[in-house]
Amino acid sequence: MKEPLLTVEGVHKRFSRKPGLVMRGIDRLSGKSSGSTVHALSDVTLSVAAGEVLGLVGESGCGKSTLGRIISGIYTPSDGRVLLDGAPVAHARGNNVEKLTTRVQMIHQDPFASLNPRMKVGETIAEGPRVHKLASAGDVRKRVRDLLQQVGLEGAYADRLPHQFSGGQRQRIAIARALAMEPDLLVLDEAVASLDVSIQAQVLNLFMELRRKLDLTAVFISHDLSVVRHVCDRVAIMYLGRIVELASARELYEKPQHPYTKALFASVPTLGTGRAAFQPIKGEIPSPLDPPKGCAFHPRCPMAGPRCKVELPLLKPVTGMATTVACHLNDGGTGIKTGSHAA
Ligand SMILES: Nc1ncnc2c1ncn2[C@@H]1O[C@H](COP(=O)(O)OP(=O)(O)OP(=O)(O)O)[C@@H](O)[C@H]1O
Repeated sequence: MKEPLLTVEGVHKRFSRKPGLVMRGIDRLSGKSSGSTVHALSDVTLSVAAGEVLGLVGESGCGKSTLGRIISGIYTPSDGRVLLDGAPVAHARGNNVEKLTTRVQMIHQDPFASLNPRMKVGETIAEGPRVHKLASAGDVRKRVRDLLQQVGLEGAYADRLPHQFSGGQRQRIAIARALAMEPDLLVLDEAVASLDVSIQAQVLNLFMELRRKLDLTAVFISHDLSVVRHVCDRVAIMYLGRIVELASARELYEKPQHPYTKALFASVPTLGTGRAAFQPIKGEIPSPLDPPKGCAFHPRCPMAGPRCKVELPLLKPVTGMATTVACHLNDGGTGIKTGSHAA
């Protein structure tokens, strides 16, 4: 395996909850006792090799976007570190984003919100290289036209405003803007989630084509396992701020290991495939203000045993596979054994 381009080591992210909503540990909304710290990410470790696309998948609120923003330098981790080619990524401090890394570019879900409505798309694409002095004015103009063509749009569209484009075209413009910075790493955060299914397929095909041509490295965030399948080499499944399974796309889709991953697959509608009917995952995602002890998935897990309630499972390799999984079923069973260090 190639040297990692991106290394995320033991990253935690905690947010303080707005004081008005919590009073002496009592949640005013639910009336339940809770902490005032949101544990958005806990001990996340992963790496991405140059030329690889890693998927981050999980239900809403599991920490995907927070991790994407930490990798992009937008958020600072509470603990742990993020390295690009072995060097720490510069993180924004307060409003000072000038030092923000340009080596990582993020593409967001809503291209309309992320494009300045009053700026011609050519200027939008040119802005980054101009501000960061990556090219001369003449070179930038030519590059804008080349980039528009690379994402399947006419060079002449550079003089149009964002509202003159469809959702899919706007996402192509967002991709061109990110590529204009010649980034080492792209972070795509639900980049096709707001598009119609047929347009999603076109944008995904474009991404695959650009990936091949430009040898792109990317972190691809999605809640949708069917989208990730065709795009990613490896996939990290996240639950309540932790990675619970990390596998090659092939192993994950052929032999998912974690009960949560299996539940995610079962919750995907499978029209016409002959697979069992779709079953939504039972129960609510627990609050990140007060995560359950032991395995955070145990309150919803059909396989949970006493050990799962008290002992946090760590990511460990599955025998005979490249997959790692954080589940006691992979590591001696879910019952508490005499001599176990669980307490
Ligand atoms: N700035 C913030 N302040 C406080 N809490 C936050 C902040 N950003 C995220 N969170 C919380 O951190 C947790 C993880 O959020 P995040 O947006 O990373 O999840 P996600 O998996 O990307 O979800 P979604 O798919 O809905 O965007 C959530 O409980 C969220 O409410």
